[in-house]
Amino acid sequence: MAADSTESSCDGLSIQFDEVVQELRTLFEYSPPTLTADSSWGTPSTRVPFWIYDKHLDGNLKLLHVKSLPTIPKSLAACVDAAMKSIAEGSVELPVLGSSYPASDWPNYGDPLVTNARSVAQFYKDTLGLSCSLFAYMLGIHPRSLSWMSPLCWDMRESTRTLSSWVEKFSLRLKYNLIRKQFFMSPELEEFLGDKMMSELENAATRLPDMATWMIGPVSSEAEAIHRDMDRLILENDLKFKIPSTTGHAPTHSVLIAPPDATLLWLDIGEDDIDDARKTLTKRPLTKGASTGERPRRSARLRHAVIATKALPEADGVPKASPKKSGAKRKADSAPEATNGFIVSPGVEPESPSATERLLQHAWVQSVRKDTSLIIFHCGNFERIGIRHRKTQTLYLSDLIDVVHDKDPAYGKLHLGLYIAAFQDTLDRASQLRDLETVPLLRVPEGTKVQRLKRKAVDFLEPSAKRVRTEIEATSKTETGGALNDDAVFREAGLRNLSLFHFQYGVYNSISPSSFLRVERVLWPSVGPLTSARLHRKYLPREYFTVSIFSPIGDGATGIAHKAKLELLTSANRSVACDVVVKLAFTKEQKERLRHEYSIYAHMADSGVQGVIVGVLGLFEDVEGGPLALVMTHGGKPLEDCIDSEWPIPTEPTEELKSRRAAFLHALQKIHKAGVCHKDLRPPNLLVNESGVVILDFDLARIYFSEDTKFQEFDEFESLLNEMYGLESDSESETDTSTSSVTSLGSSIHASAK
Ligand SMILES: Nc1ncnc2c1ncn2[C@@H]1O[C@H](COP(=O)(O)OP(=O)(O)OP(=O)(O)O)[C@@H](O)[C@H]1O
Repeated sequence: MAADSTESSCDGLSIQFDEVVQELRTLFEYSPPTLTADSSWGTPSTRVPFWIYDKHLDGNLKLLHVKSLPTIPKSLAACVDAAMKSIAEGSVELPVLGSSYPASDWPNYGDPLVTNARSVAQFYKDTLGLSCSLFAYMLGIHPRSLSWMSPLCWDMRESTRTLSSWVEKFSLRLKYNLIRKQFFMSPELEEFLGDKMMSELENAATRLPDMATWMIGPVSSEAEAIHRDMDRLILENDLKFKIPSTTGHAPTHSVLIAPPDATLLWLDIGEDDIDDARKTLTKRPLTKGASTGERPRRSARLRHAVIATKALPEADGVPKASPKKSGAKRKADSAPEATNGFIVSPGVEPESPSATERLLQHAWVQSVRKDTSLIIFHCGNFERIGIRHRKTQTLYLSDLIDVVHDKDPAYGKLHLGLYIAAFQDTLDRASQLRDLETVPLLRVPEGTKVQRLKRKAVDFLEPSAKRVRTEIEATSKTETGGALNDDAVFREAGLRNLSLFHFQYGVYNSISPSSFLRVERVLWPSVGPLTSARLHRKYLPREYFTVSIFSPIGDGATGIAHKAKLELLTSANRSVACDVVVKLAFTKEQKERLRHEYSIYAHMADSGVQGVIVGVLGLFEDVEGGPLALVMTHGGKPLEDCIDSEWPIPTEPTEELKSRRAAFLHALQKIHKAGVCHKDLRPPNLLVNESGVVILDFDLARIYFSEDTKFQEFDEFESLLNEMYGLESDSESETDTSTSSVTSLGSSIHASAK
């Protein structure tokens, strides 16, 4: 920001405290130092995040256009000017600065020698993240606070494994604990904000916890090149949102509707030509109502939101025809029988998208998942700020921002404006989402907060296709209850080498399925032939099965486990289905772990271990170079959950408790007999189902081991079970009649295991 404009912003204020004015100037003019990569840490990884999920967004939500909007920095800085103006006009006196004032020493704060994306993020957090969270609230939202405090923070919610060289878990958020449903702020601030504002904030914190999407990369020439290359995508105006290249599959229908864009004027872009948008932006009061808290009337907001969901354009910009007249109808009508009754071609991807395209697509999908309007691409010394316009499925991008050298506005003022805008945008949309829930037709189903399921996919099928589908479901039920149970479905699927994965949860609704080719044989109910599969050009309906992937049920060192449903068309032309779990491994290390886990399952299958481990349908590989997938039976629910629901455990162990505990010890005994030591027996890996118990997760297991290791594992497992059931340990239980029977059961198994 130019110095004279700082003067004009501050001089009009009736602030008696020079100190405040000085700090504001310092912030407005702040430019961070140049960050340098610390070469003693070696070259940072350049892996851009792009996962299979990024290809499976619902068609109504995917990115269609990338356009330039060079006015973004000025528009954001104008949010600050508007806030200052409003303070001046309201004769607001900002409070005296406290001694712990976060901005007072930040120009010299932070180490500009950085190692990776995480340390770039840390530098930002320690400097601007801290200051802007405070100033944005005080200047843009609540200047009448009696002291400097803020309900906002810029931080990482949970420390998670990063599979790429970019970090994406940092964001601007309200200080709110989603699990405990509690704010972390001083009672003084809560009291000052009052019940109405607190309820608005809680609504925003629960519906839209992330106020913007940050993609932070390392200080490296590759990351800088990606930032620069975004200009090429804008110029070419030919973004191809990457979806799996499988063809010939059943048509899928977009079932999700885009949530509302902000009704605040500064984000109201996208429908007009970009030039019009620019003119509009410069003409409009950018933060009208922002600092006053004014918003359009509820009826206007609803009208806006409902209109935003209608007639969303298709990729070619042509509004979608109603399902009745669409090509989808014709395809559904000509379908031979079931939705999986198509001759499909896996179609290996001809060329992989560039790193820039992958990063943009990934960031867009993250932004859709979190439902944020602002996307910030940052790599220490360079940045781009993007605005996601939901209605036109367009990403508007700023020019390349030179973090250190740009002065109009300087980085400090730019980010202060960004925080004010992100906060106002979030509050506005959270309130629209709440209002929308009161409109009966658009009511959000339980469990889908942001992504709004309009109708089930099946409702979009034409009557004839719907009828076929209903008949299939009826047949499926009869077959499952009669001739074709889960074992039979598995046996049939075990003979097929191609699997089509459709992602169907949250914002995901595959436009086309990912093709997965079998790389390892089925291990249950029978052990399949060893020959490895070759990829064919075409597959008949009886040569593949489909898997609908639902939300994740576990996330660990090997990958992400999803609940899923396997469906296939039998040779008798009947569609049958069963529940499965699919574990996806993404990185090289994860794939190695999964292959190892499979080899342990294969060893146990060859040794006749059954019933106490999950059935494995095989290992499959994404033909486009994506993840490796272990498809297995659903083992049941974690023992921990069962114990939680049974708590408090009766002092006298019930028969059921005794037999379940014994069943686990028997299970381990069987596994040991097959020569396998599990090496990771923890509560989440112990499952309970209707027919017994299951031990899971063999990625750390070993086949050859000493007898001592085996005994030690058995003893430790027994102690773990005792602990979980709140039973006494071995030594103590000898004097405890209530637990001795349970312990002796375990000991006798132990003895026989020996
Ligand atoms: N076949 C299955 N049936 C039911 N639940 C499953 C199944 N596979 C995985 N899960 C659930 O997913 C979680 C994670 O799976 P798993 O432990 O196999 O992954 P991992 O990446 O090896 O995890 P970790 O790092 O903890 O070892 C499990 O704790 C379990 O709750």
